[in-house]
Amino acid sequence: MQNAMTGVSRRNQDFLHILQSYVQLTKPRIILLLLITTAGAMWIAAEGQVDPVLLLVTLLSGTFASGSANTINCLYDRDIDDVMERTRDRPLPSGRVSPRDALIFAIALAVASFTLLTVFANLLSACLALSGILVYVVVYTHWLKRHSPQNIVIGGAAGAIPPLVGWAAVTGELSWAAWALFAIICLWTPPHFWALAILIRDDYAKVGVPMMPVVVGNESTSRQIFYYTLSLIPATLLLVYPLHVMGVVYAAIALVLNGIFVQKAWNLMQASSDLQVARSAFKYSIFYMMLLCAGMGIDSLPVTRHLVGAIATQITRLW
Ligand code: HEM
Ligand SMILES: CC(C)=CCC/C(C)=C/CC/C(C)=C/COP(=O)(O)OP(=O)(O)O
Repeated sequence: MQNAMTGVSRRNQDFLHILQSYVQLTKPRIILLLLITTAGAMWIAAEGQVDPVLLLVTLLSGTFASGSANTINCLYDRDIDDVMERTRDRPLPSGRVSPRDALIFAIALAVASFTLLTVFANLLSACLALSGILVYVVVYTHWLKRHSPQNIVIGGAAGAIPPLVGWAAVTGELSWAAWALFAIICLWTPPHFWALAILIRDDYAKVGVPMMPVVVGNESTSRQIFYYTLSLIPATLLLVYPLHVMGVVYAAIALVLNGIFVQKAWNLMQASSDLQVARSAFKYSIFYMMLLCAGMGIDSLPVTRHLVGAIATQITRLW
């Protein structure tokens, strides 16, 4: 009896460990922020009134598509992941999942994502999610990552596709506002990633991956980070003017977030080899994107629009 129970609980534990390894392959924490950008786009596209079922299905499909892309990236990069300190414990280099099983898992996730979006949203959103997987795997991981210091500038476009998926799922098309969101994430990616790349430069150098700080050094990288961060100010405000899809609440949130980001990038430019400063800029980049998307959601809520309208009317009367 005792043995039988121990056997069952050991089998449960083994199952949980296997499950954990598959979840780890998908890089879940990164997926969370990708989903936040998708939800932000859906909120704007639906003017604050998203169909909850569509939201749920799109986020689930986005999880599957990003999980598939990340799993293929882990599969492709398992040789260098085995050498780098940060990635050595991933399921493939550590042998907890076989390459064959990882490939089957990635294909299953891609098929599930494409099917769900086609059935519950539309073909455009399904094709966009599929193109996200392809751009990340083919353009970033295969063509650019090991060959060009501009790898994340061009390949980073993959990470900017999730808001396009969200927008297309709601409206069935892509408007200028959707492309503005795409541009914001493309411009955000270099400060996000290069701040981290300064921190883990030696790891990338060890495996010959030409990330910007490895090729041109910390000083030049931090200067580029600063310019990309500055460019986020006009890019984020495009949604307010001339696109008129966001209002004053978002504008205020965006201005504050951009101000802090520029300050962090400036600090890094003044002390480009200070790892504490680089870590702070990297962590803030994540916080920045989360709050910017939250700002989009809050601004597009009908109650916010109503309140802002009422306050504007009062101010006009007082004048
Ligand atoms: C080509 C573009 C990008 C590159 C090369 C990149 C690279 C990285 C790397 C190497 C890490 C550390 C991961 C780890 O330690 O395992 C990271 C962390 C992170 N990235 Fe990116 N990233 C990119 C784009 C994005 C995008 C578009 C998002 C979401 C909108 C994102 C969200 C995150 C988040 C949330 C983390 C922190 C994960 C954690 O807490 O461990 N990244 N990124
Ligand atoms: C719509 C859709 C499915 C889009 C795909 C978006 C996607 C999965 C973006 C991921 C970006 C990312 C984490 C890059 C890091 O790769 P890396 O190889 O440089 O990181 P590593 O060194 O940690 O492996």
